[in-house]
Amino acid sequence: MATLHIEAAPGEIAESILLPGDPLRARAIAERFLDKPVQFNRVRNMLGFTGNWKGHRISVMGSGMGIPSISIYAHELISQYGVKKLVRVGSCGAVADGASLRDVVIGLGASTDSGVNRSRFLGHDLAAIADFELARHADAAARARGIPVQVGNLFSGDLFYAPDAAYIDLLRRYRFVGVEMEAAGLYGVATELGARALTICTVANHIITGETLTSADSQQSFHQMVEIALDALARDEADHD
Ligand SMILES: O=P(O)(O)O[C@H]1O[C@H](CO)[C@@H](O)[C@H]1O
Ligand SMILES: O=c1cc[nH]c(=O)[nH]1
Repeated sequence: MATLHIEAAPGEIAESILLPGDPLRARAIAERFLDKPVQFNRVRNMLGFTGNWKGHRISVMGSGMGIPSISIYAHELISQYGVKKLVRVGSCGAVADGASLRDVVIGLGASTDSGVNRSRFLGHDLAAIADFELARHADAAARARGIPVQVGNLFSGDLFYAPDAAYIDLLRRYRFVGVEMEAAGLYGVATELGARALTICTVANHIITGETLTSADSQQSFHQMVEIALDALARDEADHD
C-alpha cells in the first residue's frame, strides 16, 4: 500500500511519529534514540524509521521544509498509515524578548501567511492549534528536566528570506514566541483528518539580537528537545492507553 511519497508496507509506521524537517536528522534520531530501528521510507530521500523507545513504538521521518512539504507527508501518514499523533521537532528563530538560544518552544498555536488553512476551511480563519494534551505533557517533560520552555504562538512563514522584515515588529507586539515554516500546516492537516499534533522547536537563532547557535550547541539542544517529545508521547500513552 505505498503512497505517492511513502513506500512503507501497512503496519510499518507507528501510531506516534516525530517529524524533524531534515531527513538526516530523522536518521540521527532513529540511531540515537530508537532500539532496532527499521527503515520504512527512502522515496525522495525523505528517510523514515520505526523502532522502540523505552518500550514505546515510535516512528521518525523527515517532513521537508515548508507547509506544502509537511502537509503531503502528514496527510499520507494519517490517512493511509493510521498515524494518530504527530510531533514536529524542529528549529525556530525567536522573536520574543524573553526567549533565549536553546530554549524549547511549544507551539500552542500557529499563525501563517500561507493560504492553506483558508483553502481547507471555506475561506474562514482556522485556529491552528496544538493538541492540548500533547502540549501539556511536553511542558511537563521539559520542566521535569529543568529545561527553559516558552509556550505560545509560532509564525509559520512561507518565506525564509522575507523581503520586508516589518512583520517581525508586529510578531513581537502580538507576543509571538518564534518563527518557523511548518507548524500551521501540520495543525491544519491534523484538524482536517482528526489526528493530534504538536510542534516543539529549539531556538537556534534570535531574530532580534542576531545570536545563532553553533552547530555543536544546536546538536545538544536538539537532543534535549527529542527527549522531551518522546517523554511527552510516553506520558500521553500512559494517560490514554
Ligand atoms: O529545523 P527545521 O525543522 O527544518 O525547521 C526550520 O528550519 C528550516 C529553515 O532553515 C524550516 O524548515 C524551519 O521551519
Ligand atoms: O523561518 C524561519 C525558520 C527558522 N529560523 C528562522 O529564523 N526563520
